[in-house]
Amino acid sequence: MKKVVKFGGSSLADARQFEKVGEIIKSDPNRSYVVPSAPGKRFEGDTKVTDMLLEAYRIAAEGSDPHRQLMAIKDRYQEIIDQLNLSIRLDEDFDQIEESLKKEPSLDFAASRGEQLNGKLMANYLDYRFIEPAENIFFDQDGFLDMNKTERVLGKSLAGVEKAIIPGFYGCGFDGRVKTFSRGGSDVTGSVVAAVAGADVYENWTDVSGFMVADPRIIHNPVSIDTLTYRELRELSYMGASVLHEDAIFPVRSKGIPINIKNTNAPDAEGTWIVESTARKPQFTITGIAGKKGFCAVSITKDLMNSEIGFGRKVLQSFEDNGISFEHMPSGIDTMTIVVHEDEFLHKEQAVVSEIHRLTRPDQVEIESDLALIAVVGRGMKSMRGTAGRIFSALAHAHINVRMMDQGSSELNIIIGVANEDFEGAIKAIYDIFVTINL
Ligand SMILES: Nc1ncnc2c1ncn2[C@@H]1O[C@H](COP(=O)(O)OP(=O)(O)O)[C@@H](O)[C@H]1O
Ligand SMILES: N[C@@H](CC(=O)OP(=O)(O)O)C(=O)O
Repeated sequence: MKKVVKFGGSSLADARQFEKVGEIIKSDPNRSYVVPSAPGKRFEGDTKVTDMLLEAYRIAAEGSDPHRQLMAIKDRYQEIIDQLNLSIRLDEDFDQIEESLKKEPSLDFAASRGEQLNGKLMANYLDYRFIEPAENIFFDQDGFLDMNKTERVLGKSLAGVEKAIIPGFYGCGFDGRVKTFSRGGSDVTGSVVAAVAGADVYENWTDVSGFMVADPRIIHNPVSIDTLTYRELRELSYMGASVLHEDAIFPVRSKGIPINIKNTNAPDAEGTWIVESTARKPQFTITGIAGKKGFCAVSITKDLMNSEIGFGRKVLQSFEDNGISFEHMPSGIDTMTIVVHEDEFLHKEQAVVSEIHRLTRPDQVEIESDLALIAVVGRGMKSMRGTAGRIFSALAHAHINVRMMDQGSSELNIIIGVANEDFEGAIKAIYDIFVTINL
């Protein structure tokens, strides 16, 4: 039995958290490969080390001296070193980081140091082998994970090594320089290591007892989900359930390795199992709710558009030509709506609209901004009638106007668009109608 264990920043924020992590690792000899994040927030309002590093980069990039900022980061590590009586010294590391930031500031290099240094501390604390991600995890020409090369090189490095630390969040870009995943990407590293090592389970340790039906920052004390499928997880994490990075699923899924989300502060709780498929019935009609703010809906109206061959393609081409990906595309007989991310779209909106006019000669193009999308996800939904109706009635009761709705043909999810300001209220209303009243 081999386990790969990833600890998030909240699990490694200070010396006390390091001790908890050490106890968890030592309590199970199968926990062979450990993927740490950078130290996270120690208390409400604290700053993650990754954010401190990004600030140091910003200072250096504008030509100012990042020394003071870097020393504040060093102090955070030094406190852990002192309290745990570790033998490691980080003076040389910080001299090199400072030199590199002053000479040629690189955002990815700066951001990645949080994980690298934490990995060195952990290796020292646990007496594990340190494996450098920049020499073992690779990105391709398009900036995506190069799993073939990673499998070959990391596979060789792990062969015969029983206990190792592999820092999360970064690897080697196609140009040979340090490159990070997007924020929260240590979850992806953990998944990569689990896949390459052929682990039996990928344990992802965080600060909550599993994946919850809804974001605990919106719903007070939500119910935890005992079992989720990979597909449900993908829908929920893509739509903002930040407990796991949206791409973390892919490496383990290809090998059928289950993910177990666990709580460093309550290690005995079973947490959530994420599996390929399960005979376990979900506790409620829905498995989970997640969502994000900041979308725009572009609605194109034209009489008889349904009989105009190629109309949809031309509309989508207007977005593609401007480098904008779309999220959803609900349509009626004479209207079609394209939902896009506001931050991608806003600075190009007029170019897109004029191209739509040029290519399709519509009657009208309307843009609605400040939309939030909410995904209601569940493998149990397809066998239940009236799920969409219940959502509508719950939202109507809460006086929330539904701006858009899109039901995936897989019947695994229903996407609802509401005004940004109704986001939290809508999640509460949906949670109550499916979960609270059934407790
Ligand atoms: N559905 C959800 N279930 C559990 N946690 C969620 C959910 N949606 C959002 N979260 C948030 O995700 C956080 C854990 O993710 P993150 O902060 O990235 O942790 P870590 O530092 O361990 O990587 C939780 O503290 C919680 O606030
Ligand atoms: N430290 C990085 C990567 C990461 O995955 O962190 P965490 O495990 O704390 O979400 C970040 O803040 O984005």
